[in-house]
Order: sequence, then structure tokens, then C-alpha cells
Amino acid sequence: MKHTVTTLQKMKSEGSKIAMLTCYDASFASLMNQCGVDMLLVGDSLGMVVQGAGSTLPVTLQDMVYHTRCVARGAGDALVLADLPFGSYQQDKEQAFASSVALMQAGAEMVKLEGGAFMAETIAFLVARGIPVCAHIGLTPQSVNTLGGYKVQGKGDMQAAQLLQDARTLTEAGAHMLLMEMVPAALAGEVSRSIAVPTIGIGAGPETDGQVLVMHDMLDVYPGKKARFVKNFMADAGTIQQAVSNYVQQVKAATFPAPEHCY
Ligand SMILES: Nc1nc(=O)c2c([nH]1)NC[C@@H]1CN(c3ccc(C(=O)N[C@@H](CCC(=O)O)C(=O)O)cc3)CN21
Ligand SMILES: CC(C)C(=O)C(=O)O
Ligand SMILES: [Mg+2]
Repeated sequence: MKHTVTTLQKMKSEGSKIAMLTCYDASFASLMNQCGVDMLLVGDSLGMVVQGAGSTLPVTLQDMVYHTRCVARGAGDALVLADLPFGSYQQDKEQAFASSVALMQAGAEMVKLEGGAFMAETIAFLVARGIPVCAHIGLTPQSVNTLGGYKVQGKGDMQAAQLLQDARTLTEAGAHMLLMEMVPAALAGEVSRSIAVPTIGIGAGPETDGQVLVMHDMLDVYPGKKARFVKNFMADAGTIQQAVSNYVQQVKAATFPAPEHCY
């Protein structure tokens, strides 16, 4: 059966972990769905792993629409989540709605946007109009130039309290899911227990309700620098199918991420 926001909510309440991977084309979408991946993220990380750019900032809405259409054709039962790219939603809620419509018409079933409490109004506007939203907090790569690099967020009591408050505000606004990137494991666990909707972590420890990795990182094909939270699943696998299946199994068993992948 096709995964929906209801399925994901049920998985959280039952304590079964959600396995997500990034995906950019139909063939990998089909493979990942067959290997039991619950959600496919058409990430704006495609700017780095597909287009070879140094950040996610050059990615356009049309780029995202194209890859979302490709992934949706192969996704099967996996839920398709698409990133709103830099500049396509920050101006105002009307701009965010128009961009989200383009992604939903291309086959997305949920959209993701980066930012804390300041995005609450936009999220409420989208959700009221039928668009499920995943909020992305912690390290928000579209803000790399103001953050000063791809660094751990939520360190220190003030920043941790701010992140927890952002999580509450965004879920009160109607977000269906919360993604946390590069935050201390203990804080991500606290946030996950404090909000009713499922959380997904990347570099956020084992206590979130699910995990995501960039497929080029876990298959060891990305030529760039690897973050601490990346695990090479090809190291113990003969095929890509085996690597993806092992990822799903280790996320479900909560054996990935291990302490060496955490902050
Ligand atoms: N291939 C790829 N994988 C990703 O996980 C990813 C992207 N691209 N593009 C968008 C963002 C950028 N991300 C990044 C990029 C670099 C680091 C990194 O270099 N981390 C180091 C330094 C940490 C620090 O300075 O505190 C690490 O050891 O984790 C982390 C996340 C995560 N996202
Ligand atoms: C790294 C994940 C969370 C993402 O936003 C992306 O792939 O763009
Ligand atoms: Mg992204």
C-alpha cells in the first residue's frame, strides 16, 4: 500500500523506524522502493551530487520539478518528498504555495522547507491548502553562508532551547514531519519525544523516528568530503540492492547510526 502521512504517524506511535534515502531518478526510485525504503527525498543536495556544484544554492525550482517527476514514476509505495529549493519559498507564503504546487503536480506527496519558527506562518498556509510539509531545522544548508559552514547546530543550552522551541512552533503550525540535520544526539532524542509528528535525522543520532542519508554518500560514489554521519553501505555489500537493503534493516533495528556517526 502507498505510504501516506497517516502511515508515517502510525509508524511513530508503534515505534517502528522510518527509512528514507535521497533519490533523483526513476531507476533508483524503483530499486529503493523494492528494498523497503519508506520515503524518497528528492533533495536539493542534487546540486552537489548530480550537478557538481559546491552548495545547494544554485538549484532551481525547474531542476527540482524535473527530478521529482523522474522519481515519482518509479517510487511505487514509497512516499515522495521534495525539497523546496533556495529562493523558491522564503519571499512570502504565496511564493511558497506556487512553488509547492509545481512540486506536487510533478508527483511530490510532501514538500520540505528549511528554517525555524520564522517559517511557521508559511507552513500553516501550505497545510491549510492541502500540502503536507516537512520542516528542516538544525543545519540548514541553504543558509551555509550565514551559518559560516556545514557545522553542528544546537550546541550549548541557549541554542538547544531555541531548537526545541522551533520544533514545537513548527509542529503547532501544522508540519507533518520534522527533519533535524547535524544536531547532538541527546537533543534530537528530546525533540523527538516532545512532538507528536515523526522526526527524521541525519547526523542527529539514533533516537529520531527515522533516518535519511544522501544516496551518493551511502553508496560511496560522491567524490567530495564525507561528513562524520555518513556510513559507506557498499563496504559490506556486493550489489547496490544489498547496500540499500542493509541500510533499511539497520535503520529499522536502530543499529545505524552508531556512536561514531553522532555528535
Ligand atoms: N553529498 C552530500 N551529503 C550531504 O549530507 C549533504 C550534501 N551533499 N549537500 C547538502 C548538505 C550539506 N551537508 C554537509 C556537508 C559537509 C559536512 C561536513 O563537512 N561535516 C564535517 C565537519 C563538521 C564540522 O565542522 O563541525 C563532519 O565531520 O561532519 C556536513 C554536512 C549535508 N548535506
Ligand atoms: C540531506 C537531506 C536532509 C537534504 O535536505 C537533501 O538531500 O537535500
Ligand atoms: Mg535539502
